[in-house]
Amino acid sequence: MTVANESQDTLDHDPKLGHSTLSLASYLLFVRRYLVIVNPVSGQGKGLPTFREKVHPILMEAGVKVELLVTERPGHARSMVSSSNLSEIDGIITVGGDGLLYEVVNGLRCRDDSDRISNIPLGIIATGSGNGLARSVAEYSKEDADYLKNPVLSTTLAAARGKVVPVNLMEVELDGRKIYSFLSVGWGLLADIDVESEVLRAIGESRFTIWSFLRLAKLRHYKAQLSYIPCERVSRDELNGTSRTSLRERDPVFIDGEFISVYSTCQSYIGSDLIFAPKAQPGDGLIHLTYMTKDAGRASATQFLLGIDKGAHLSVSGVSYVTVKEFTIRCAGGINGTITIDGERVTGEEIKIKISPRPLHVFAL
Ligand SMILES: Nc1ncnc2c1ncn2[C@@H]1O[C@H](COP(=O)(O)OP(=O)(O)OP(=O)(O)O)[C@@H](O)[C@H]1O
Repeated sequence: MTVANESQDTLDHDPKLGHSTLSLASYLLFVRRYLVIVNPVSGQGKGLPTFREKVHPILMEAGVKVELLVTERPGHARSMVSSSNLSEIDGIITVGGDGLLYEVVNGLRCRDDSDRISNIPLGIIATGSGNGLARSVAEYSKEDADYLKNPVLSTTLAAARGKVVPVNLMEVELDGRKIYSFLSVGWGLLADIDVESEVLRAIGESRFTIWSFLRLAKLRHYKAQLSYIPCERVSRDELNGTSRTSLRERDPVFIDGEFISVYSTCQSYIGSDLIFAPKAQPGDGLIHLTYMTKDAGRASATQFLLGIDKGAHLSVSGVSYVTVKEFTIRCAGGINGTITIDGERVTGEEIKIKISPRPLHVFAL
């Protein structure tokens, strides 16, 4: 692996050991090694200085040895993670946004030894423009307020501390290909806006607002079959004072129709400020699916878009919201309109999404 070794002797500073009198042998037993992958162009392009000035000093204090990879191009992180020897690595930290983590997750899951290696703890130092998973994880661990004050510090402390939570992951089958998604799978209105507004990237976040108005003015409908298996978490009994829950499936639903939007997530936040599924819980095994058919009309589509930043979109009339175990979108000859998986554009005739039986393990405070 062509990574720079940023390790440093931290014996005198290791808070886990508390003092510097332990033998080197016992110190080595405790030391953790993290592969840190920095996307230097994420967000405002400050990933590398942020890592060096704010992240690395805290990791060193915590006794973490760092192997550093600074990406040089799209796909670099994925190819390194899918082919490198990770047997000495105790965690992988991304310094960037959801796009960088998407590469790492898919790189890990396509390895021959993925059964063993994909349990490796993942950390996200939020320096991207899209940080949906970092924000969701902060919310799951009730660290929202600290995260909002200082996302880099909050996510770095989580990685340094080393405690992990299981986090939902979706397995997507797209015309026989397998892709992993930890955030969202969308088709139609929202996905169109996300991808098409790229041409206005230079103007920042307001590109979404401008493109939303354009798309609402010329509302499109796309034909397809949507099928899903509704599923909900129900409480079972009280055992030893611990309340237990289990998943209850219902009969499958099939809709052959024209859709304005189908959008799903398995986290609470799909972007730094976009709360799409307020009830999502870490590792709850549920996909939060929304859809609007043609009958919903422009007024509902507008309310839907306006409501997302407050989580009010789910109760808009004409918007169907259901928690599911899996769902499929199918259209012979190819699904029209944009499909996105964690913001990445894909095309195909059939896309099937289900919760992976193997969740991610993400550092959380
Ligand atoms: N060195 C690089 N140069 C150009 N692109 C890169 C580089 N490293 C990674 N990428 C790509 O940059 C994309 C965005 O990365 P990331 O999610 O870290 O940042 P972001 O600012 O949140 O992203 P976005 O531009 O999607 O808002 C990813 O798809 C990744 O493949």
